[in-house]
Amino acid sequence: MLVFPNAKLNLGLYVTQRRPDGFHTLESVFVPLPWTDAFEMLPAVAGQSTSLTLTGRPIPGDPATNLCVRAYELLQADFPELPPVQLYLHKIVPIGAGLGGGSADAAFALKAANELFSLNLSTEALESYARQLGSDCAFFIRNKPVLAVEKGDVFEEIDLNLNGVGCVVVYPNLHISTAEAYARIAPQLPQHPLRAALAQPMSTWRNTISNDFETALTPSHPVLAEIKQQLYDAGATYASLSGSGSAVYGLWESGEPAATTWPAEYTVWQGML
Ligand SMILES: C[C@@](CO)(OP(=O)(O)O)[C@H](O)COP(=O)(O)OP(=O)(O)OC[C@H]1O[C@@H](n2ccc(N)nc2=O)[C@H](O)[C@@H]1O
Ligand SMILES: Nc1ncnc2c1ncn2[C@@H]1O[C@H](COP(=O)(O)OP(=O)(O)O)[C@@H](O)[C@H]1O
Repeated sequence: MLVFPNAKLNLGLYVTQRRPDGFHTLESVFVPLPWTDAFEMLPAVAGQSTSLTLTGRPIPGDPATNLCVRAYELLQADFPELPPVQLYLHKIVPIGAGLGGGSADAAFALKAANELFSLNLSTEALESYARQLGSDCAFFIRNKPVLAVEKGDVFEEIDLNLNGVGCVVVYPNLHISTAEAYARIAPQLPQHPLRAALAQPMSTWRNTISNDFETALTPSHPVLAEIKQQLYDAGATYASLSGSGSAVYGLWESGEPAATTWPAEYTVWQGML
């Protein structure tokens, strides 16, 4: 089974409290971004154990702990009849970018195993497995725009139509660790609650919707502010850091981005949401 795990964007991100377990509560709208990896799951040849073949962008860390392997092993713990599998991951989405690429691979591995081996797991059951793999991971099970609360793993419906919105995502080849980014934040409640701010025209978002990580990370990484300014100079209606960075995106409610030259070491994605 071949699937295409997509990235996500955070539209607004407020870190509201530090929890006793060291994690944080947040308020953010998660939106699917059609920038994808390619992931394949096949039953292994008889006598072979589970394997992962990686191509594309190098992924730091031991392949045995790759999130798509961990996702399959999590299911195997509850369904011992699941056979060894051959996994192939062609990595395209930048890593440590605030785009949730690893979480997407894990969630799509859960969904692929559910279909390939007819486990008949409900959406809720898949979300529950996903939560054990990462705070962002459960979002990719339903994979539609939601208001995320708690650890970013509990979702409320939101009426948000981004059809026809143009998007440019710029990754400045800078890996930011999510844990380190959280450590720089002083949690507080947002000035403008996100649901109400998003209900206003996109042209107002620049003044009402922000990302706490952007405020916390920009002093040590001024390149984030430079990219954001370039996106506004190219006519973006709204621009922001995604998640804990380092990818910065611009949205165009109508019209096209003005031609912009980015440094050769950057990775840039452009398309419609
Ligand atoms: C910041 C966000 C916003 O969408 O996205 P990314 O920038 O990673 O894409 C997420 O909260 C990232 O979720 P995810 O990347 O799944 O994080 P996890 O693997 O669960 O946790 C990594 C580390 O981040 C911190 N963490 C994560 C989530 C959370 N609600 N509070 C935290 O404090 C913890 O230090 C944890 O050890
Ligand atoms: N399939 C995977 N794709 C990307 N990263 C992975 C994967 N499996 C494990 N990881 C680990 O997860 C970390 C963060 O991954 P990622 O989801 O891309 O971060 P972010 O959400 O901040 O963009 C990386 O440092 C990497 O070592």
